[in-house]
Amino acid sequence: MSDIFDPTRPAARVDTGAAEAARLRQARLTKPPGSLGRLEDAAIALAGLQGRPLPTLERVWISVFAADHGVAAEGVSAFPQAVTGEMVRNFAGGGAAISVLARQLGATLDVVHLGSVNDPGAIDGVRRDWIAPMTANFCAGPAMSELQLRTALEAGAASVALARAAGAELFIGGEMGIANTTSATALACALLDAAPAELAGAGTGLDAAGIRHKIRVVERGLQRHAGAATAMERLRCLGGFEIAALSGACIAAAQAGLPVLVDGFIGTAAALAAVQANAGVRDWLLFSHRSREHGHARLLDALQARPLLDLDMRLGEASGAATAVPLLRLACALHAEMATFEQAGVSAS
Ligand SMILES: Cc1cc2ncn([C@H]3O[C@H](COP(=O)(O)O)[C@@H](O)[C@H]3O)c2cc1C
Ligand SMILES: O=C(O)c1cccnc1
Repeated sequence: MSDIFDPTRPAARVDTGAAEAARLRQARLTKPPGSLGRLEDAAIALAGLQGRPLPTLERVWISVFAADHGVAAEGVSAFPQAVTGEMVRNFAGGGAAISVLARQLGATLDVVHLGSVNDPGAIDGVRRDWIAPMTANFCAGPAMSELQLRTALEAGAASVALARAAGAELFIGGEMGIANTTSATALACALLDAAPAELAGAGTGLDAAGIRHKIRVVERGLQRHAGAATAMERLRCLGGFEIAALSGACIAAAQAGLPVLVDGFIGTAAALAAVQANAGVRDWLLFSHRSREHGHARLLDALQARPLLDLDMRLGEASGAATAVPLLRLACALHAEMATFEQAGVSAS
């Protein structure tokens, strides 16, 4: 594999032979065929992605990318921008939701700080991959320069390289960045050719007037960048460093043949940008949950994705994806450990 990250390089091929072997095994296990529903589908999908009939999920890697957004100056979040940098410290200190979930799963938590206005400086357990304190306000100009976009995409690819070196069997990407539901909404509108009123939601907790204001801000951004014609250009003009890192991670993981479990609204907007830029990436994406954020269902539809969970979560940080891991682990255990009709001496139909 080349060291230089090329987002256009095709994704790896899924091992259809391993998936077929897993499908045949499911049919022989001591249960009516199909009775474990989507747990069966999950095991079969993971077999194809991991290239072995008996997939496992012992080593799970979670990268959380943190960065601030210039569009926060428009007053589009219920929380102050300082929270982004404060949460970076909390991730490393073990007190954030994703810190708890990662510990419970025995997963690696890789915290990547790409830039924040309130800079906590060097922190143990945080990788600093500094781009700038924040993106530019997309109402005034492109959120990122070409170099910043490239650097952010590469930050995602670098996390995937670390995950692979650690022997990860599943990659999960998460994000932290005050105002990033506004950026993700703008990006999603551009990618889907949708109206902001269809996709904008409450984020951290805007009221109805706040959401109306957010819609107008997104409309201004879309007008400003109407000329952005490709997924990568839309990502550059409307996205964020952490969103681009998530897109880069999806692409790099797909190229390397590492399955990705996508999180919520922001993660799915990043994944859609990745798929529109490089169609084969879609094969490598599994979807964890349906976020409460208003526009998520529309993004999932566009990706023909049916997530495992619907728990009214709306946090981000990879929390929804982490919550789905135990289900996937159960799917793998059932698949590997259940007896076949033959082994158990149970009569088949
Ligand atoms: C304490 C705190 C922890 C968070 N962890 C994730 N988010 C989530 O909320 C933010 C997006 O919402 P909006 O666009 O409304 O600002 C992102 O940082 C996202 O990851 C958090 C938000 C807060 C306040
Ligand atoms: O679904 C998400 O990813 C989400 C929703 C609201 C706020 N932050 C993240």
